[in-house]
Amino acid sequence: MGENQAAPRDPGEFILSATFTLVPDDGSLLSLILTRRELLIQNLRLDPQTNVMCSHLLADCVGCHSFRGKDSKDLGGYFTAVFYPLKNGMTGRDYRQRESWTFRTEFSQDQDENYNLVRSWTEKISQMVEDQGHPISPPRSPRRFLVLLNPFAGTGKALSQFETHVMPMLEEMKVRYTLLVTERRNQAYELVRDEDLSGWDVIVVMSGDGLMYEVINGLMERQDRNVSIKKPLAILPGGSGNALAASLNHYSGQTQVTGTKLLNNCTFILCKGRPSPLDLVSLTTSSNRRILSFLSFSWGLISDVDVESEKYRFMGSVRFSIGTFVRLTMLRSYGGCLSYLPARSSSVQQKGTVDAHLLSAPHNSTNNVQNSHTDKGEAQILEDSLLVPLDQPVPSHWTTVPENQFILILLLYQSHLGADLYAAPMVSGLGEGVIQLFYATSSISRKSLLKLFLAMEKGTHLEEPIPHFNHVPVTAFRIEPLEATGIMTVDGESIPCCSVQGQIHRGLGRIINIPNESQPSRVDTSK
Ligand SMILES: Nc1ncnc2c1ncn2[C@@H]1O[C@H](COP(=O)(O)OP(=O)(O)OP(=O)(O)O)[C@@H](O)[C@H]1O
Repeated sequence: MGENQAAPRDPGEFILSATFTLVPDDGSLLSLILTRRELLIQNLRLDPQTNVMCSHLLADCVGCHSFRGKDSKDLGGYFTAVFYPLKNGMTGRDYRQRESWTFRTEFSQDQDENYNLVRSWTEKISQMVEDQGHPISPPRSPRRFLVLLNPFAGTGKALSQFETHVMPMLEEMKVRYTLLVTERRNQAYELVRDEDLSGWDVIVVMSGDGLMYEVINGLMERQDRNVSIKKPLAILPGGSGNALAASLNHYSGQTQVTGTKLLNNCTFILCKGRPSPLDLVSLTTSSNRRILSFLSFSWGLISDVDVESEKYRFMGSVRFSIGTFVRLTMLRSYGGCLSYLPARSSSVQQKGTVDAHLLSAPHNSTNNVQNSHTDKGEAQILEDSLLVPLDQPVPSHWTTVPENQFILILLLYQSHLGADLYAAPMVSGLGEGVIQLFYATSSISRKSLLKLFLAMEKGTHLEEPIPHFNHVPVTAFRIEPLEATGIMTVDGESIPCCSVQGQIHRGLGRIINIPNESQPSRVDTSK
């Protein structure tokens, strides 16, 4: 019981106190004290000198319930409380681990009295837990999740991990959910585009970043896109990259972890978090496609690695390291023109909380691109106020990079590019309204690139300048390849190489998040 020792409390803080035994019975007699913030447990049978009081934070509690003994001769009243506190793993990194406590009382010879006592405990604990958390919907109203799961994502274990790691927490939280296991590419895209989503409070994606890309772009294809794009989303890592999941884990103040540890942390965020503004980048291509992106756009080395390492998918996130080493031995450079709007220049436009983006059609600005070629005409359009059409030169206050041979161009709007790729340490939370542009020109050496990728795991790659590697915060960009060579990726999904431009839309979407209390929080003012 021993690691989270509590300092003595003022009895004035006590809401409930009573003695219980532990289930299964190990001979201990426990004093339980409930305060507004914690459940305190002390074993009264141990030496009071060495016998410390343990604190269990109610913010870490995902559920509790009371029950009677299985057999009618058992007069005891029972209750179970489940916590997911942060604990130190073998690697020295903290992650959330399940702790379930069951207590029994038989203070009376009347079974009902014993049961009523434990019921009053679970009711009070539940109330205090609600006060600690960030409920998605009004307190105590049932939450309904639609879970979209790609069984082939990553190493192919998403479904079994959902059953072992996610389902127990959802059930403890009494969340109602429907699990839809995708059978093919684009199924999730079509579902969110076409179906009535009003029965769901949150759309949960358990996969890599590719399935979230489908969901966001499906929402943007709907007639009611101005409402549907605000549908709260959530991510559970089931893929090999899991960049969005790793970023949210980071924003909530947790240490960088991968695999099922990251899954536990993200399930906790799903259960206890609240909808927060998610920046989306609207991309327009010369082939007249309009795409919404929540994570990254890339051309050159990083997208080559992403796509070429698909064949090592069974290895999980190691595939990116292997792919990087392979590509470093056969470096390619790509010719093109890179222009951008530095973040400073558009800070006036970016001030405030959440930008208004969706205007009612018709609107006569040349920068308004109809959301898609399948658009039914009367719905809303997403205005890209920072962009001019791709067939016109970029505005004169933009910057154009003098070099035109690149090894990599990366635009990233979250902190992580993969579960162990902390590529943008300057991003500390959601909704900052900035795109982080990184580019390496063809003069960069292999040694510098290797150093760059090795340092990226810890996010230390920007601590010292790397020749020919640049970082600029921007709000809009344009890439015009000299020839259509190489792979371009949006959120890790490949698109044909062509001219592309994009701009950030601050807080256009929403995602479930637990803001790090040490960071200034951004209030989601949108409905
Ligand atoms: N049942 C399915 N069968 C085949 N492809 C699917 C299925 N469900 C989804 N997809 C597609 O598979 C692609 C890869 O999915 P996703 O990116 O989520 O996983 P991943 O590639 O393993 O993860 P990561 O992007 O983190 O590396 C996506 O384009 C998605 O649309």
